[in-house]
This record gives sequence, structure tokens and C-alpha cells, in this order.
Amino acid sequence: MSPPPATPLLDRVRVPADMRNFSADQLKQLADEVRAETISAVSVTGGHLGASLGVVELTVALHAVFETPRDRLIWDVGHQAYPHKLLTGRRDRIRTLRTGGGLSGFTRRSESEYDPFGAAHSSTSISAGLGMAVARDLKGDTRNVIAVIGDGAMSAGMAYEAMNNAGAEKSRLIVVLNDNDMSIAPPVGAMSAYLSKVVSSRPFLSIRDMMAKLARRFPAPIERAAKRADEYARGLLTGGTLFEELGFYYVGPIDGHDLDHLLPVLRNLRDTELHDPILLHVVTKKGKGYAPAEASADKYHGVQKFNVITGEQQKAPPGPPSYTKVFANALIAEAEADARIVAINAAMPSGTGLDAFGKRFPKRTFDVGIAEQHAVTFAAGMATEGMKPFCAIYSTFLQRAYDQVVHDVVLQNLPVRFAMDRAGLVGADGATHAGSFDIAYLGCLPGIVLMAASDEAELMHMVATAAAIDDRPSAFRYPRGEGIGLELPKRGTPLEIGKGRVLREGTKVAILSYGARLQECLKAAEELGAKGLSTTVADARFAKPLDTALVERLAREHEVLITIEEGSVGGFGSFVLQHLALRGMLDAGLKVRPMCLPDRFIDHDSPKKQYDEAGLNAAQIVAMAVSALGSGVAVAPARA
Ligand SMILES: Cc1ncc(C[n+]2csc(CCOP(=O)(O)OP(=O)(O)O)c2C)c(N)n1
Ligand SMILES: CC(=O)[C@@H](O)[C@H](O)COP(=O)(O)O
Ligand SMILES: [Mg+2]
Repeated sequence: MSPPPATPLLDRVRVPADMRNFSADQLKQLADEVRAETISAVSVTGGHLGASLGVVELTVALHAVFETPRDRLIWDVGHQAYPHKLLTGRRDRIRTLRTGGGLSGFTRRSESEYDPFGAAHSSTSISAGLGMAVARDLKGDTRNVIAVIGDGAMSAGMAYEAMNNAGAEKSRLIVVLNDNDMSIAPPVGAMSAYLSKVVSSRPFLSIRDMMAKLARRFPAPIERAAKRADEYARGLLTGGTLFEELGFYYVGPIDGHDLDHLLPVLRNLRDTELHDPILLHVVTKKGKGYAPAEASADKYHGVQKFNVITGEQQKAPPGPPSYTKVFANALIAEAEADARIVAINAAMPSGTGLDAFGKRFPKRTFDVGIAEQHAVTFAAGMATEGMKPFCAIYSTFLQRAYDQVVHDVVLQNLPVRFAMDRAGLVGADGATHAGSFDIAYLGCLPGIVLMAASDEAELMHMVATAAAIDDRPSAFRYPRGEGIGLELPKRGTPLEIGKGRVLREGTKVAILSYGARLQECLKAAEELGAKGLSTTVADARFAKPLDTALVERLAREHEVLITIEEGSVGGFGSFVLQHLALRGMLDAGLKVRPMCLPDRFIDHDSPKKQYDEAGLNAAQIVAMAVSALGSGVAVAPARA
């Protein structure tokens, strides 16, 4: 007779304190329930399933052993934190994940006391953890600080900067390296190869543990001998781990799914008198425990809603190709014609579309890992040798390489091309991933050519334009998602640099759009026309160099000039205003209304709702024009 079903335990756990008296067997059952609940919840919301499944046991063990939230637990990237959210008072909201007003898809200080540090951009956890550890020491506090970082995130320079400092600071910090041998794609780089070597060597924890225990039992001379033996054991089995050379006490590798390993090791680390930073190397499987995830190439890194039984993801109805796909095809067409074109991405081959480029040109495609700073200067180096590098990095992630853009590319006037996908608001990933700032942060740089695609055909032309610009840096931005369904040429046609285009002629209101708000502008012009307000619509195409003749004509011939962009304050509208002001064209009463993202962060929601909240949809453009004509004050977009 089969044993009676175990009473569910997850229902008894609102916060981690509720599970701290559980036995090892109960914790194993709890882990199974957490995994099932994670799969069920993400099947409804979509999201980052694979990474979360890979850390179910680790999450249970960390919260069982450490006194969170007093002990600080930081998740690098935070995309793997769904089990963490289930166990820290957010189970009731887990099915609101990544939806408007719902839980964030990453960790967030404002969301929970169990999230001591916000994340989403990778490789920040060790730095933040060290900061918390040093602050603890300065305050004479005794809490533990634990940073969980993945093998992919460990490929970013910031992680080394942090470890280098931690090794010198000698402040007690526990870094858990969650090694699942995956980034979004299979990992790249020497660090990944190194970790595979360490993982494949015999687990030497037992020998080292024995030596350490022996050392503690004997007087100093023997302790020194034991310590030397320990060094030898380490060197013998793994050539001395890189982490120990950086001043960390390395423990591992251990099985990150086996609570019988995890619990005692974590308790030892919690109770040890060691004041060194510690690196615990755990080996896990991304997508663990859900067959469709384990079987998939990307381990269900980021999924749509799906059928739990079959694993089949909800497919969007067939629509126009995504901007990403159009970019990839356009770059392939250019590269077919010019062997100097090479493409670089930072651990985002599929997200940028360079996986397709790489299939066509494997030797001209470079995935440098999560290393945007390196990617940019690597591209700069290639440009000095006459190559035509296209650096495909999401607008938000390019923020990480800003000084490389300024100092290594623009200041040296090197012809690196920046393909900035995910420009503007991006929906479910929310504020951390919005491509809000590139117009402002690039537009202030002398000499760079800046373009924004208003549709997928324009994107093709901008790829061709960038390919042809070989005497200075250039950048073009385009949004997440699908195009508008235009017939596309085989290959783009280079645009005349610094020239916009007029799509609709009017006399009263002029709308000058930069980027993909153009369709909303055309809708608004229709509505304004129906109100008897004849409206011109123009596509600026370039923020730099600005089409000053077009800007001045629109200013001269209309009562109201509206500029609009999917970017923050300080961007395209500012460039237009500055030009008109310096030309004295604001002195004669022209009513100018720059429409851009509000000066605040816009939380996750559907893109349509996000742009509603940002005040950048057709109805709000109409309202802005009408209010300006009535010389009303600009209507600030409603706060969500
Ligand atoms: C600075 C930065 N670049 C790129 C990304 C996109 N990204 C999110 S998760 C991820 C892979 C992370 O791999 P790993 O740290 O091993 O975590 P895993 O998904 O394997 O758990 C990448 C590249 C990011 N979040 N931040
Ligand atoms: C966690 C992370 O940063 C990436 O997975 C990101 O969510 C990808 O964004 P896209 O879905 O827009 O490619
Ligand atoms: Mg990984």
C-alpha cells in the first residue's frame, strides 16, 4: 500500500523562519513543492524559468541555514529569484510576476526586506555584498552576507574587480558560484573552460576539510605543516583555484541539488571562524526537474506562458518579423557584400539576432561573454585595423560600457557601429531593461552619427548607412518586438546623413518624430486633421547630425512644433530646442512641446500600457497639440 501523501509543507512557509525547524527530509520535500509551484506560476506568467529551477535546492538551503533577512542574501541578475520570492512572503503574488502592478521579474529593494539589493544587470552581487560586509564590520555587526552569482555573470569584469578587492579587504563574505555551465546560451570564454576543469577534477573538499580540521587540532608548527599540506592538496588537484589566488577560501565543487551536501557545507560556512572571503562552488543544472526545460537548448532561459504537461510555449500569432530579425538579415546582406564587416555581442547571441549572423559567418562573429566594456573596446581595436565592427548590444546594457564608447571609440573617432536593440520601453523586464537613455548619453558626444528606425524598412536602410560610414562612429536604435509589416527590400539603401523625411504636409501643427513613435504620430495627425487642425508629420531619422533645415522649416511654417522620442529627458527634443533657441527661433512665440519619457522610471507592464503611462501614444499627442494651440501648459502624463 503506497504511503499516505505527505502533508504539503510550502503552505506552512510564509517566510524562511517558518522552515528553519524542518528536518533534511522535510526540506527536500519543500524543495520539490517549490519547484512544482515555480513551474506552475511561470506557466501562467512566462519569465525566466530555467535559472529559477536550477537554484531550488540552493534557495531552500540558504534560507534554512542563514538568518535571512538579517543575513543578507543577494542574487546576481536576480532572474533566478522566483523560488526566493516564493519563500519570502510573496507566494500569494507570484502569479503577478512581470505584469503591471505585480512582482518584478528580478530582486528589488522596494519589493521586500529579503531583497537587500536590486539586480537585473549582471555581475553586481559581489561588489554589493562586499560593501555590505565592510559596512557590517565597521558597525561591529555580525550578520552574514551571501552573494549568489552564476557562471555566466562571473565572466564580467566587474566580478573580478569585486573579488580582487574582496581578497584584499579580507572581510568575511560568502560568494556562491552557481555553476550550471550555461549563460543564456552555452557559456563562452576561458573562465567557463576553467570552471569545467575544476568541476571535472575529483571533489577535493573532503581532503581539504580533513586538513583544515587537523590543523585546528594541533599546535602551531603542525598546523603550519597541515596548512602546507592543504596548499599541496589544492595545487595537486586543481593547480590552486583562481579564486584562492584572489584571496578567497575556495570550497567545492559540490552538488547544488543535493541538500545532504548543501546543508552541512553551508552550516560549516555559517559557523566557521574564517574571516576570509569564501567562494563556495556549486554545480547545478539550469532547468533542473522539468523535462522540457532540461531538454531545450536554452534550458527555458526566458519563456512565454506554457502548457505544464507538454512544455509547449504559447506562440504569438504570426506577425511581421521582429526588428531583431530584420537587423540580422540586413547585416547579413551587408556582410555578404563586404568582408570587413564583423559582428560582436556580449552573451546575447539570440537576443541580438547575431546567432543567425554567426551561422552565416562563424569566423566573423564574436560572443565575448557578459563583457560589454570589453566588447566595445575590442570592436575599437578591430576598427583601427580597418575592419567594420558592428557591436550589437541592447541599449540598456550599453550603459555598462559608456566610458569605452566615449574614450576608446568616439574620442578616437573610430568607425565602430552600435546596433542598439531594445531601445525605449521593453515591457515585462521593466525599468532595469528599458533602453531609455542612449539618445541622451550618446547625443552629447561630438562626431557620432545617431539614427533611430521608425519602422523595419528604415532599420534596413540604417544598417546600410552605418556600414557605409567609415570615418566616424555611428549608432542606430530600434525597439523590442515586431515591425509594422512593410514589404522589405533585399538590402537597405544608405541614407543621406543628417536628412529627415516628411510623411505628411500640414499647416498648423508639426510633429517631428525620432524613432518608432512615428505610427502614433500619423494616427494623431489624422485625429487632429479631423478636428480641422492641419498637421505635418516628419521623421527625423537622425538625432545627430540634426536636420537643421527641416527643423527650421517646421518651426517657421507652423504654430506648434511637437518633438517625440522613446527616450528620456535630455535627448532629441533637447537637441531641437537648443538649435531653435540659438537660432533665435523661440523668440517669436513658436509653441514647442518636446514629448519624451517622463523623468521617472516606468515599471514593468505591457509596452502599450507603458507608453500610455509615459504619455507617448496618439491620444496624448493630440492632447498635447490641442493644449499647445490653446497656449495651455503641457499636460504631464498621468502617474501609474
Ligand atoms: C550587464 C548584463 N548583460 C547582459 C545581461 C543579459 N543576461 C541576463 S541573464 C544572462 C546569463 C546569466 O548567466 P548566469 O549568470 O550563468 O546565470 P544562469 O542564467 O545560468 O542562472 C545574461 C547574459 C544582463 N542581465 N546584464
Ligand atoms: C535576464 C536578462 O537580462 C535577459 O534574459 C533579458 O531578460 C532578455 O531580454 P529580451 O527578452 O528582451 O531578450
Ligand atoms: Mg549559468
